[in-house]
Amino acid sequence: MIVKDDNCGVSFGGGGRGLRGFGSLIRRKQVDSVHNRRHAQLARKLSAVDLVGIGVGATIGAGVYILIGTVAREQAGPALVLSLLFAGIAAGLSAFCYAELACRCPSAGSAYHYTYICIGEGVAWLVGWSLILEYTIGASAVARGITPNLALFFGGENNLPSFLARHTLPALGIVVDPCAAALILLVTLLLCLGIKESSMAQSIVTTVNVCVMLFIILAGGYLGFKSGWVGYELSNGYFPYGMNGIFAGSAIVFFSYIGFDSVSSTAEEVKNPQRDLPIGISTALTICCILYMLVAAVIVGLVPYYELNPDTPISSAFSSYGMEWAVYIITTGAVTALFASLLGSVLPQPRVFMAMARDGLLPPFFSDIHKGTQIPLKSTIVTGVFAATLAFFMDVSQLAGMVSVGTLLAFTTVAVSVLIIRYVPPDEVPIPSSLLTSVGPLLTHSGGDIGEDRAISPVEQLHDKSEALLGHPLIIKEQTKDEQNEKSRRKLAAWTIALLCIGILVITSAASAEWCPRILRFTFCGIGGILLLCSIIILACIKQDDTRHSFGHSGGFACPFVPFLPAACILINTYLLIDLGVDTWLRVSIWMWIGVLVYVFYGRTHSSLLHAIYVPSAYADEIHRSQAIHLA
Ligand SMILES: NC(=[NH2+])NCCC[C@H](N)C(=O)O
Repeated sequence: MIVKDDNCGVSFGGGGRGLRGFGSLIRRKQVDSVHNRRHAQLARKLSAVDLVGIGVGATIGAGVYILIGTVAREQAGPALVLSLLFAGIAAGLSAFCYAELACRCPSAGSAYHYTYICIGEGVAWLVGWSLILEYTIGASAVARGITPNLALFFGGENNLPSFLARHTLPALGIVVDPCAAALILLVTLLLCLGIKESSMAQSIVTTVNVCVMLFIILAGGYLGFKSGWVGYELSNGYFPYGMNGIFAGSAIVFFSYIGFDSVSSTAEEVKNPQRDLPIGISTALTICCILYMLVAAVIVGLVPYYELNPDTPISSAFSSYGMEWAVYIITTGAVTALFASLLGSVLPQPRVFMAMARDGLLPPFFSDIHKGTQIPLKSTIVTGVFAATLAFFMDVSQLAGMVSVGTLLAFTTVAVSVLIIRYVPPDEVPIPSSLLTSVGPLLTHSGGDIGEDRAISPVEQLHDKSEALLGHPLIIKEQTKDEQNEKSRRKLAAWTIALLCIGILVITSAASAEWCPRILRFTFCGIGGILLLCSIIILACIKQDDTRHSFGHSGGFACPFVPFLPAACILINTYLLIDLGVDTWLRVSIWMWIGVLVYVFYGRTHSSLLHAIYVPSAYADEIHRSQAIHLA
């Protein structure tokens, strides 16, 4: 049988008989996998403007309406604006990585899909599994946050109609929230109508929200110029907590930039993904960053940072100027922002489920596409019902850290994936056994000396055909010196990327291990720093894979400053991940262990790549051609 295992360190091909046990964890799928194309595709209806609407809507939320008050008071002071700028730059690094992968691998599944192509099935499964934390648990948390804001329009939570008000169930000791559940079901209903309809609803809600933010900036600016801005002392009045405070603030407000990644999960529904995905992601992030900084500048200019209300910083600032009516406008902004953020959380989840089901890691039920609406209807309904049930019964706010783990893990693996796809892109073409029946008849047996009467199965035909090709003396001769050099380059690059990740893990762990003796922390930071520096230098000197997978020429977006930019991105996201604290990590590890069990008992044995035969890329064309003819 043929399993070409000259994978140079990372590109370990081989599913099927070649890789058993742990091998399944490192099998990678092809960018444009044959089995992906076999599935029904989603409707391509989104334009760049729709993507900007989805991105801005999913990103603006509680972060800017609530979080900035506490960060200004306790971490950054008036330099909150700088915290927001630094967090925006950090998020921008991830956005660059997403933009490149979104147009190189434009299929639903976002970070899960990229990781499967670049790193392997095991990590991809964990990323997909942790995205459930980000999207489904995130949606429940956002929905619970809407109720108190909505209640303000009714004059307080006590005046909410009883079918919407929160009730305590004394027998179970829990507070149920029908309003949160109803909102999630409403969003699910919208999403079931179709992607164009959902994106239109998202754009309308987001426009209202952006108008409210412009109102805050303009009306606040007017108030400031009319009655005078708060005077801070020039020396340390603007930086009361120094640079440390600014960075600590950045780590917290980074949350307010989460959400732009939702755009990449719609890749399969975009009319011109290569052009529109990078535009959508970068424009959405830029708009959010500018709006956030202006809102922050106005708020700390209107009210001294130490007097800001930690729960309602913006509306309280306007109330303090006697503009009570503005509270309603700002609350409308908060409600629409949270609603859009909810939609942005529920939208990607079914698409990630669909991508996982297409790869066989989840039951095929999740990859069903509804003929009329051309959306993954069943998984949308499952996601909505599950998130609504969670929001109804549980106050998931304690799980907020878990939501960030999902996001940051995805951001980190996407940056690692950019390095891998640039230096060691997958070079095997996996053909799932399920497709071999269709390929089989097209392949003729090349041996000729096998007993005439023996029936040869399609799998055997492909094995034999490829074996014959691989073993052919001409092909062996073709292994030129260049190919050997290419192999060494790939091997060196693969090991260097691994060392870079280890270096970053050592630095970030040592930096946040406050319980550790200082000297030990310094030593480990030093070791990690040397590893990081050496690997960056080596990567900067190694040639990137610019032949088969050259990208710039094809008009797509290429992440600039590789390897520096993805390395910085991995460093920042790993630091934020480790900084989430032990409690969060304990909860996450329980979730991950459940994921491992699901993978071991279902995904591993149902993966589409399980019986895939890995054929070197040299034969890819022949197989793709026969595929195309046969499927046509
Ligand atoms: N997909 C998500 N993780 N959504 C949550 C987005 C949170 C949003 N950035 C906020 O400030 O509230």
